[in-house]
Amino acid sequence: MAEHNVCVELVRERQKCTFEVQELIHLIDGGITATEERREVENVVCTDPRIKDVVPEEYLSHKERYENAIRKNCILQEILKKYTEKRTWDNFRPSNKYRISSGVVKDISPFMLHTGMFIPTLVNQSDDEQKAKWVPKAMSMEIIGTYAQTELGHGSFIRGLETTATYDPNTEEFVLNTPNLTSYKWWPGGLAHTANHCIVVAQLYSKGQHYGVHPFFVQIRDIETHVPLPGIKVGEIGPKLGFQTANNGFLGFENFRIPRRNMLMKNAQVLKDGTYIKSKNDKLTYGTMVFVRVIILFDLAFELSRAATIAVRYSAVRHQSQLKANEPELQIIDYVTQQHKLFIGVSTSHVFRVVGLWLWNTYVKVNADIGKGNMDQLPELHALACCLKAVCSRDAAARVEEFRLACGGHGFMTSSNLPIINGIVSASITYEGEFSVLMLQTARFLMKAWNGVLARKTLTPTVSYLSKFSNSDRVQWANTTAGIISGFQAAAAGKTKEAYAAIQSYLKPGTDYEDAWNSASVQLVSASEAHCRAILCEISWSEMQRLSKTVSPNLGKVLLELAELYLTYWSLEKRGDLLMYTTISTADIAKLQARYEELLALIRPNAVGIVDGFDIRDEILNSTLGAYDGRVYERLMEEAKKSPLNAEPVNESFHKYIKPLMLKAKL
Ligand SMILES: CCCCCCCCCCCCCCCCCCCC(=O)SCCNC(=O)CCNC(=O)[C@H](O)C(C)(C)COP(=O)(O)OP(=O)(O)OC[C@H]1O[C@@H](n2cnc3c(N)ncnc32)[C@H](O)[C@@H]1OP(=O)(O)O
Ligand SMILES: Cc1cc2nc3c(=O)[nH]c(=O)nc-3n(C[C@H](O)[C@H](O)[C@H](O)COP(=O)(O)OP(=O)(O)OC[C@H]3O[C@@H](n4cnc5c(N)ncnc54)[C@H](O)[C@@H]3O)c2cc1C
Repeated sequence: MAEHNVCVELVRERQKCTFEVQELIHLIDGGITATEERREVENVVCTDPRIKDVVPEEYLSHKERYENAIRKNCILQEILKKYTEKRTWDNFRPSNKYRISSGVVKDISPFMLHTGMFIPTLVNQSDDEQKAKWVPKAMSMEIIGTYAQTELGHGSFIRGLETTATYDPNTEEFVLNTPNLTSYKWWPGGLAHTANHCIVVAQLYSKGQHYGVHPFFVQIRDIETHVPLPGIKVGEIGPKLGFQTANNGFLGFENFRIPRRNMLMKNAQVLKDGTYIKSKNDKLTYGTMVFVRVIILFDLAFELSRAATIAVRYSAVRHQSQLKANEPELQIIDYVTQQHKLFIGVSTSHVFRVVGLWLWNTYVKVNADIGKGNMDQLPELHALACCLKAVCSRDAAARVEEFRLACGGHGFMTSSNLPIINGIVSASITYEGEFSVLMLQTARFLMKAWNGVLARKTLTPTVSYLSKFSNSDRVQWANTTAGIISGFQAAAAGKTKEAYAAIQSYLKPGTDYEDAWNSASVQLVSASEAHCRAILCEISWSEMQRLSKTVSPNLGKVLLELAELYLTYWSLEKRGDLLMYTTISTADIAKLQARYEELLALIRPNAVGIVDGFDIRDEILNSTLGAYDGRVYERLMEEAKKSPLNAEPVNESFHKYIKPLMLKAKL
């Protein structure tokens, strides 16, 4: 990137950096070629004049904003298609495609559900014949789809969905119906005015029998005219906290008929005469959700890297207050409280990326086994995906909010982009499985694992530590990274044991297990969180250690500092748990605190270099505060001038309302 016009603070910060930023960029991308390909396509997209907005999107009306998002995303699809035809893009990862979408619209693409859930469901839940028919059309965007599962009355409890698909053997069709107001599909992204097809999750009935929820491939609009088909009631659900351009919709069916072969039949089937063939495992219907929970970690890592880049660069540019009399005002990044706000968010982005890759590899392996008929590891994968999605989304939202606060008043400006990123990340705590609901799924797995501990069974890998820490009351503490990881495992084992005991204590004669479960559920969520933190610490440390050995010593040192900061930060945050479940002393905690402050100081000179290592183009960052050149104040003023209110010196409301009010006051 050109160094001219860069503010003096950022020039100095970049000179201070002790490692090669390019090396970090390649590490994050997965190699030099991957970086080159990502940059090439980002360059083509971001410099296309059709992508640039004259009026920033936040000034547009709700309707205009959607139309603009569609226009620009269609250009993006066109460019990507042209490029993928021209080249093989071996290293062009799906995550890079997703990154580029932020350079096209600031908020969410109305096509996100097409790529993120419609295509994955077709790929994973259709039989071969169905796949051959639908997937190429969906990939080329000949048809546009979404994933319609949630209803007005039910989101978490999928078994409670009310939309019905009743098989009619006379015509070999399913008849879809929305029996009540609460059975309307509600929320699917792109459903309102973008998609012409969707996956509908509905209760299957055949030969008078109920077979539970199944996915169906449903055309909802005419391909030529886009008019909703007869029997389809579809529309938009209205403005939200964020996701303004996601085009979330509602959908109702009135005796809407689809062919029998539109039920996705990889797992379960309905034969021509209405005979139902059961799936090997009915939870395979939930497969797309597992996939998305896994890839959400990459999304969170990316959004955190954007927010981190904005807040760290801004903190290097911004000067405020004097630490010592008669000395210049400090760069706010030199206040240690500011470093405390910033650096954990930077390190968390790296942690989520490496743990995300580990989870992705686990997913690929388990999915391959499922393909061969072996479901043994599905419960463990489900438990992992649930708690990691839940905890990481909540942590990411907390970190983005902290980044926003770290930018003071300017962080509150939409033009900083932190409020939009905040909305995007906050939504992920709820969608694809609400936080507590997912944490309780992991808790189910932990309770079963504890039964295994009591029965002296061999546990699956991610919970094997439970056996190790099941007997000792307080585990021996050591002020090392290995000691911290053991400490987190001891806390998770202790909390799992207590939640298990709490259920038993609530199980008085006459009490159902489910009621005892509900009474103990605060402790169950706490056990799930502790288990998840143990995993985040163990995997991130081992992965960052491994990666540090593949790069130059200078970069390796920085990676280990970031990883150790993460472990130390969370040890201090969870000191209460460590005091309960390990022999940690107040002196040990003081040492951890001192090491934490040492790590902040070690990371400080490299802070700008580390966020430069995320290599996020200004167009993808979309921020007045975070641009590469650091021209914060100029950009804030330039953006303010774009306000339509500044187009005229006196707004007509003065003559209409304010002046009459003033005149009345005179009387
Ligand atoms: C390298 C690749 C890089 C790619 C990077 C690309 C980056 C791009 C990022 C793009 C991001 C994409 C974003 C997409 C945007 C998504 C937008 C949002 C979309 C949605 O929200 S769709 C709707 C989602 N809805 C939910 O998630 C609902 C949540 N509810 C449930 O999942 C279930 O109902 C629940 C809560 C699990 C309960 O189900 P239920 O049937 O009641 O089950 P039980 O509680 O009775 O449990 C029974 C038994 O089954 C087990 N179980 C449950 N679920 C599963 C599962 N999914 N898999 C396996 N097993 C499961 C459960 O544990 C129980 O087991 P037991 O043995 O204990 O009996
Ligand atoms: C931005 C956004 C995009 C979305 N996109 C889509 C989409 O494309 N397609 C789609 O199908 N859906 C989509 N959704 C819907 C989303 O998946 C659901 O909102 C989510 O699964 C939560 O369900 P719910 O809204 O019914 O919440 P509820 O389940 O009603 O949750 C409300 C409260 O009840 C609690 N609760 C519920 N059940 C339990 C329980 N068993 N134990 C303890 N507490 C419980 C929850 O913890 C929460 O505090 C989207 C949602 C959002 C916000």
